[in-house]
Amino acid sequence: MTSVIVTRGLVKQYGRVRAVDGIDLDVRAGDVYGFLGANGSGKTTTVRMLLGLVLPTRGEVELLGERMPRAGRRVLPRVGALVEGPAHHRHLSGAANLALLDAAGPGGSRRTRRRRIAEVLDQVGLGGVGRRKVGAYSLGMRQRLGLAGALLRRPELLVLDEPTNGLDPQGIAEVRALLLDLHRGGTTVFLSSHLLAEVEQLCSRVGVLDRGRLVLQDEMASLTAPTGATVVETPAPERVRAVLDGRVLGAEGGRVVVRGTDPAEVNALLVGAGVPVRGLALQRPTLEEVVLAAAGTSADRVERA
Ligand SMILES: Nc1ncnc2c1ncn2[C@@H]1O[C@H](COP(=O)(O)OP(=O)(O)OP(=O)(O)O)[C@@H](O)[C@H]1O
Repeated sequence: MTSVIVTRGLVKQYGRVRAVDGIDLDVRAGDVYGFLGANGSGKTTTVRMLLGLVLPTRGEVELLGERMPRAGRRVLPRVGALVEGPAHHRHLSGAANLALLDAAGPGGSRRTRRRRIAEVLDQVGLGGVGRRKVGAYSLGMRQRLGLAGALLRRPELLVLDEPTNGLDPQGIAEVRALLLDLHRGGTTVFLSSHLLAEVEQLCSRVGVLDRGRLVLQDEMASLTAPTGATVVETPAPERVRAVLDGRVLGAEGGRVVVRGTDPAEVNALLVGAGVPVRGLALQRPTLEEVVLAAAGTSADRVERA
């Protein structure tokens, strides 16, 4: 699998504050990578270093196989970026802002500009208001305009810092659908977030940042892989214990956790003994449990919703 973002021992020191403390990121082609961390854990600083907007104190960044910031002119036209609080000209329309942005950077062909602008405005749901002045946009609309700017060059990699900040639940759902759509079309997505649920719903790979350190990095499917136990839902937990003596790992209310990875086998034993069973499922840890285990109590500052 090709790596599209690699960092080695990346450090950023601001005076006494070590904002980023030796992280080794590995983002692969085709990932939707969730970079999860509480506010102040160093996400924005990392994203800025990836894009060459801030120089690392130590360590290396490779973007699409090339060293940053050295290869920025070659690499950045292939990368769409949205970094905290995108700046816009308030007295110009959304479309005019995108035209300026496209003209300012390398690689945006003038011939296709109008068409690309109309396309990305539609993609982010601003098709109807592209001619309105940005000063009249809500925070959510400005965030979408930032996202439209990131999409202008049809990038193969998107680097997004908190892309759903300022959006209402419907806007969040729309951005999520858009990102999944782009991903299906072949775009690799790297997004930072302080929201567990957002990362859980969207991402195939997760990195967890805790006070500047990368405490976890793995595929979502491995992190939430079955634990080797089966959860039985039953109105008669005591009878489950009686039948499966020795295999019961724990019980809480009507949920009994039983050793074994074959729910059908557990079901047959219980039903055979006349124990009522309402539900059976392989036990999997939630992302929240995994993050708490990796980051300890400081993960309490990662928000659930
Ligand atoms: N330019 C700077 N000068 C001094 N300290 C900074 C600077 N930028 C960031 N920091 C500090 O580095 C740490 C990490 O900040 P950063 O903005 O990267 O975190 P974050 O995870 O993106 O948080 P948030 O989601 O709140 O933006 C914080 O302690 C912050 O105060």
